[in-house]
Amino acid sequence: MFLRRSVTLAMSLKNYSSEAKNLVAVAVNNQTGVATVTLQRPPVNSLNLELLNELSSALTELEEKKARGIILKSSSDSVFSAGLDIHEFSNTEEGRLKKFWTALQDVWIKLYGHSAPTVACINGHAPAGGCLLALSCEYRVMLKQKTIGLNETKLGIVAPLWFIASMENVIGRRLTELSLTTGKMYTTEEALKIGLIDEIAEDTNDAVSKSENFLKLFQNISPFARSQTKKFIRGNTVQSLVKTREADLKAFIDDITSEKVQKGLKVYMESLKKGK
Ligand SMILES: CCCCCCCCCCCC/C=C/CC(=O)SCCNC(=O)CCNC(=O)[C@H](O)C(C)(C)COP(=O)(O)OP(=O)(O)OC[C@H]1O[C@@H](n2cnc3c(N)ncnc32)[C@H](O)[C@@H]1OP(=O)(O)O
Repeated sequence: MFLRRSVTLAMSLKNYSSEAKNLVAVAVNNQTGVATVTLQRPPVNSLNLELLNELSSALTELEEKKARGIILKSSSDSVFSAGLDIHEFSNTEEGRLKKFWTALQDVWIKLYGHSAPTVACINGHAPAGGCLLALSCEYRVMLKQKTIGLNETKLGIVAPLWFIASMENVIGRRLTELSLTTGKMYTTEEALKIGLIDEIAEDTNDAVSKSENFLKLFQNISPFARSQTKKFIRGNTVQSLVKTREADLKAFIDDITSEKVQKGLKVYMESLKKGK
């Protein structure tokens, strides 16, 4: 039974990092077993290798400790995550590029297939990799007046098959094709209309509260029955990457290091700065 006695709500807080700076914070509610995982890499929570490694470790620990739910949110009320850190793409050191993409694969495999019920509390913009994180969760609550989408084509890059599958499993093939080929970013209201998100929230507190309400749906459901059912539904999608990880890594390295893509990314980064 879910208890809501705020006085006795003992929160244990743990930060995961191999560095002095913590990029992901995990707070577990000891009464409910629900973990809030907060991305905290200002200004825009772009996903670099270190953040991805911390998120990956946090997800493993929450799997081992049998968390009863996970709420993924941002420490900022403006941006949930700006997606992959574009600076990682211009890193010419192939060892780091490999580690970076492998870490992203790890995070997606762990989050998409997590035994715990997962909610994306999208308290800010969520382009590209930010949208991928949200799509990997089972439920999405988003603040009004934000944007979300897989806009990779706008950067001159191709979203891998597992990005596409994550979107297709939520909004269907036709809309996924239209969204990805045009690089469409949806407003919160548009996203609700097409089922890309499930609820709209006024502010972060409201979004967290709506996320908690979703997780309450499972308080009287056997965790075993729930997670096995999720595994049956999501297993094939996860396995399709697990079986092709090496080829996916090679495709990423070949694509991202090509002269044409590097030129396009440079122009895109400059346009981001000019947009100020
Ligand atoms: C045969 C083919 C097979 C193909 C196989 C596959 C091949 C693989 C191909 C590779 C696929 C790779 C997939 C990538 C997915 C991604 O996630 S790419 C990242 C895309 N992200 C974006 O486009 C977001 C861009 N950012 C924004 O739109 C805005 O910043 C924002 C709406 C998120 C926030 O706006 P605002 O609050 O106004 O902040 P800004 O002033 O814009 O930004 C502040 C600061 O942050 C920098 N920044 C923003 N986004 C990123 C980022 N993603 N990475 C790094 N840095 C970023 C921005 O430049 C500002 O920096 P300065 O203050 O100017 O220094």
